[in-house]
Amino acid sequence: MELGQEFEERRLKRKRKALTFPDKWEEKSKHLRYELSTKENTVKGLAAVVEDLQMEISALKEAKLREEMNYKNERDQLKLQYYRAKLDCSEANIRCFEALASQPAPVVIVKQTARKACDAESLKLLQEQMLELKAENLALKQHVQLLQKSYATQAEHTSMQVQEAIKENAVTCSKLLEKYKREIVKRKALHDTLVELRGNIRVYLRPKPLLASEEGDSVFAHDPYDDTVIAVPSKGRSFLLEKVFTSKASQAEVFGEVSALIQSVLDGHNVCIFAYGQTGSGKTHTMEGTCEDPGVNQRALGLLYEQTRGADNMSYQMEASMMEIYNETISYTVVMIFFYDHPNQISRAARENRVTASTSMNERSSRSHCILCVTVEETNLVTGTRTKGRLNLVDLAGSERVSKSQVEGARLKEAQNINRSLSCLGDVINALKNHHTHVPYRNSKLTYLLQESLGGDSKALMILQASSHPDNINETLSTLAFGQRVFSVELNSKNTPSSARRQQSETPTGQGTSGPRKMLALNDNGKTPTSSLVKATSVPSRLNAKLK
Ligand SMILES: Nc1ncnc2c1ncn2[C@@H]1O[C@H](COP(=O)(O)OP(=O)(O)OP(=O)(O)O)[C@@H](O)[C@H]1O
Repeated sequence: MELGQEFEERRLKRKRKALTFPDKWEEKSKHLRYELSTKENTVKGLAAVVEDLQMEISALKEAKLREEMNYKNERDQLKLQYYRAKLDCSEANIRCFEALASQPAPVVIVKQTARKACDAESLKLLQEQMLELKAENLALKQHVQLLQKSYATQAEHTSMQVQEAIKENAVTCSKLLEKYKREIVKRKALHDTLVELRGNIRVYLRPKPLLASEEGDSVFAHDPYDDTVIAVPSKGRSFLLEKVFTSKASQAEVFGEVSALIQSVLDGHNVCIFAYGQTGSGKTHTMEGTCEDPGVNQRALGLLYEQTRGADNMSYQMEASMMEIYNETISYTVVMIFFYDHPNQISRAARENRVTASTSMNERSSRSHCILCVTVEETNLVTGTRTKGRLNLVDLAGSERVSKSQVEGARLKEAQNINRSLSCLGDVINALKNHHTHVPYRNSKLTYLLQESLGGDSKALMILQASSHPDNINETLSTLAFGQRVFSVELNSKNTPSSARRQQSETPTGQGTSGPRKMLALNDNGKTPTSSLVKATSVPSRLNAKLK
């Protein structure tokens, strides 16, 4: 009895500890964010000081320019005075000479004496004026020199001050930047731990770039040092996700971030990758891509193909089925059993058969949810151990605001069905998040088909697709809000259906298989045959009955 109690207490303690971890990280993360914002304010303050100093310098420069102009004016006026005085003198001389010249001849002695007296007088006057002018000139020169000197020292002093301030600023900025980077690394580590603690659901964002024909600026602001946050500055919102791609991210770059998940299918995990977003936001581009630049589907099949080909002592059976949910019915299903020849045929077949239509938002809009499901069963030929994993690649139909896309008739019905099933997906996620005892998987075909990938120990990745165009800002925000909600879901909640995917039976080779796998036969050497068999069938009746 006591032992049982002790055991129970320990279990509760462990549980409590596990529950407080995310809170702690969340708390620390919040604290770090607060610290970062304080630092950012300091940087802003310093930038304002630099701006002030720059303004002071330009004011000083202006004052200096004004003084120089004044000095020039004064000098020019002095010159003018000097030349005027000189002119006056010479005019007086001329008048003197003229007066002397007009006197009669006999009085030569008188004339000469008067002229001499006049000459001596004006010369004396001139000399005096000259001396005065020279003194004035000298004083002015000295004054100007003094002014120049003081300006130079003042300018030198100010520029030194500015340089020092700039240097100090640069040091502070680089220190802050270093600290910021360190904090980002720490925050990322905390964030990763949080993701681990939260469960196996990841949310990435891939913004669609503005096309050449689109006008305006992108609504997104990326943090160059942190690829887990995205801001929509015009709405004052920012979102924390697991990974934010830039709109320039290539198909290969996107696949690089999801390939590890796909590989875990070979370890027996159930993996579900789905593209979610407004119509025309690039879901099909990400999942299917083009023949020249394929998306996740084709690259995933290629990766599985590469990984399973020629593995020693292992045999692989792969099954792929393609399901399309159109207007709440599974309108088209291809079941393919393929081995090693043409895995790419699958995505091509899917692309060619998908229901598409033209809406005002997208010329070739996919009006159905498309699910490519690949199961991989690995048999260890030495031990006979089997592992089975399933990969669901889901290209969701695009959500749209009916009022904005202006669809009517059959297109309106399609849009309503799409929006309803996406809202059911939201309800399921909400129920999982809030640990409801009932999770409404059966409310739509989509959630019903995906229920195993949204529960238990499966790994799910949602690639949010969002337009960068200002016209779509409301849809972009609701996509991000949806993603943020998904990000906080614990997939391994006790209320989700138990997973049956990680099947590690000790059944010997060839035994214990059922259903379509019975059609598969191993070669003598234990490898699967190399021919490819692509079969289009209707929905298996058992599945159809369940779905109805
Ligand atoms: N990352 C990208 N780079 C360049 N072009 C892109 C990108 N993403 C999407 N596009 C282009 O935008 C258009 C719409 O994309 P797409 O059809 O993939 O959208 P969607 O979300 O699947 O739409 P719907 O839900 O209506 O089917 C296509 O012409 C596509 O080539």
